[in-house]
Amino acid sequence: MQYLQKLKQFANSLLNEVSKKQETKLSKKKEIPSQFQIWRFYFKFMKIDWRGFFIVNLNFIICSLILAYEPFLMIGIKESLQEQNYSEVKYLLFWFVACQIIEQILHFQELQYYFNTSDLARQRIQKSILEHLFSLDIQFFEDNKVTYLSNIVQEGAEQITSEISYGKFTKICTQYAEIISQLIFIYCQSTQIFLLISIIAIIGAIINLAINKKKQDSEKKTDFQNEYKIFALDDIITNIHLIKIFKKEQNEIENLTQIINQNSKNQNQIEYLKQLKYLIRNFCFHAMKLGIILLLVIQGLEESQNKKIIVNSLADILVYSYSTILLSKEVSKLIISKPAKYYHKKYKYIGKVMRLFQVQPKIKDNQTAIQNNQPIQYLQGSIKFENVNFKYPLSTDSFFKPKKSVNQDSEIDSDNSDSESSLSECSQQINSSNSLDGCDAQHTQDQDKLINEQDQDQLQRKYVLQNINFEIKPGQLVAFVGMSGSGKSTLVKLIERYYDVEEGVIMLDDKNIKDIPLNDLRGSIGLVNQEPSLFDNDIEYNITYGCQDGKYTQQELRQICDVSGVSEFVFDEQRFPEGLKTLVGSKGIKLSGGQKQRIAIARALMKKPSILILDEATSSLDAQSEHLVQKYIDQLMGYRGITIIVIAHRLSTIAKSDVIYVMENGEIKEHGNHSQLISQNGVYKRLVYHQIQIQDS
Ligand SMILES: Nc1ncnc2c1ncn2[C@@H]1O[C@H](COP(=O)(O)OP(=O)(O)OP(=O)(O)O)[C@@H](O)[C@H]1O
Repeated sequence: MQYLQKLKQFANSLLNEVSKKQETKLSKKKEIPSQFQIWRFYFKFMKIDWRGFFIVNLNFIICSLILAYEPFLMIGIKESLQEQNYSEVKYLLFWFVACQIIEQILHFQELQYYFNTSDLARQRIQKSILEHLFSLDIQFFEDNKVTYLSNIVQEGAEQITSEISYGKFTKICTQYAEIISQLIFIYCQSTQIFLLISIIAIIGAIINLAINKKKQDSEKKTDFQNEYKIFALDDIITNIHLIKIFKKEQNEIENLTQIINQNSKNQNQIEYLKQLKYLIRNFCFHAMKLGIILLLVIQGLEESQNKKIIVNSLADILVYSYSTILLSKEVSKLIISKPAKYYHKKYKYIGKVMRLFQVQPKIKDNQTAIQNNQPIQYLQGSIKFENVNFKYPLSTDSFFKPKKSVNQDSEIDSDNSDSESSLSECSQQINSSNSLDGCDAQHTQDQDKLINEQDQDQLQRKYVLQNINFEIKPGQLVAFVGMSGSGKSTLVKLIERYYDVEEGVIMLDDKNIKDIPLNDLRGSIGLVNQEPSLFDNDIEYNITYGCQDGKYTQQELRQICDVSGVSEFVFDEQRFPEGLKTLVGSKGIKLSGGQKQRIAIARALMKKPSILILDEATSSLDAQSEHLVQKYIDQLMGYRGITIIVIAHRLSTIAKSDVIYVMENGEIKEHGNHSQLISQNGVYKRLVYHQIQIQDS
């Protein structure tokens, strides 16, 4: 019996293993879409310009018919000349000129359409990608690098546009038609020359195919390395202050140089293969030329009556044989471009765009919320947590995250996946002797192991919040305090629905937050966090960004600047001569931490929220400014009944709160007002005692 059970377990684990491996293989394939998949994707998500599509393709067909007909017109002219039939010559010449004119007009029209439609298509694709990207959850942006995503938007749109050129398919058909018509023409002249050209073209195409395969492998490696390069550069430039303060410039330059050098080895190989292809093409051409001349001489000697025709056609044959060789390149390209073999650079981003569209937001309006969706209605501001337990979900939609090494024994923690460690792992892999062959092969093995690991990880993950129960009434000032990492900011993220709880319920105005339209929910909450982010624009833009409808009066703006402490520095003509129009620089680099926080507070107030969350928002303010903000908060509470949640380490900030919740290891340990908590002689009192001790010392 036991033996049978063991056997069943073993069979199950084997089945799991196989299905997971299949999933991995499928997901790898998904990155390299076929032409058919690209078109299907385009039909599904983008709008096709049927008029442009029809005109471009019709032009191609007419042009290819003209091209196929031209050699026969030329033969006709030549024969009529020989027969001295001048009226026929005139007639044929008229058609020849007409063909040339029609061809030029159609080409011109096609070019015009190409520019207009490709530009429009690019804009449309970019807009669709952005719309989809903005609909995704915050977790997706926490798991993926900004540089990488902006690359997908830009490069993806560009590459899809070039791949979905309306005349692409007809163009390929035209090329085939050209090759076939030329071969027919040559065949009509001489079967032997036709055979010679065909054999050399086929051999050339096969060699070309082999070289292209090798070239694509190198390009694949280069793509892989380029991604590391983007990450490395991104990480280094973002942390430039850190690098300078630790005097690591030289180390970083060396690291980067190593990555770039590795890349140049592959680039050289690609260049070498390109040259080789060119050499082979040239060799084939010369071999054909030589072969044709030899055949002509031999045939000329053997068949004197055919000699004239063949010799007269020599120039045509040479011209067409050359273009046939050039076109054989296109044929080989087409053979190589089988869907499964696509991994050319231009397909890389298309695959990523398609994968991006497969990622769907998990946090969205449910059916009840959709029915409730009316123009934004502000909430009253009561908040209730009932038996909430929460752990962060594992990321599954990471696009290019250099994975955690499977050999690493360290405990699985979200902090481990940070960019610095990942980057160093990658550069270590790149620098290792196996280089990217090893990196690539290991990537596949790692993926299999990672799928198993991720399942385990999610089960083993610790709860960040446990058994959270509390109720905040509208207009209350409530504070959350506790040691670093106790889960205070996580709690705020849950109120904003950046993450959804799976155990327990969060109620706002007695409604489950999952039933409130996201627009209403987020539109009613003002958030100021520890690291305020500002747009690279002027101060006024940054403050009024919070304005829901974009409408505000200068008086209103001035009032908010006064109460948030912005007026204190922004209207100082010596330091800020341009006042509210002062540019703040990238991420507000031209402002002090305190100034940035005051702007962020003003921005949140401009939103006229029902719930204001200050997550360490006043940590960079001096005591006087903090007092000023506090005064405004008191005013605001009385005036609009706004609910305020404050998270602060500096306990003096929260002493006046109606209720203080004390958190430890993801649990609420105590609650009450300041004096109640002091009398409890528990965690809060210890925290206050520690702070007083630190201040005294
Ligand atoms: N996006 C995330 N993914 C996974 N884990 C996270 C994420 N954000 C935070 N954590 C983890 O959740 C725990 C609680 O973090 P949180 O930021 O809520 O603490 P906190 O009490 O606000 O700390 P602090 O006072 O230092 O800001 C920490 O262990 C942290 O590592």
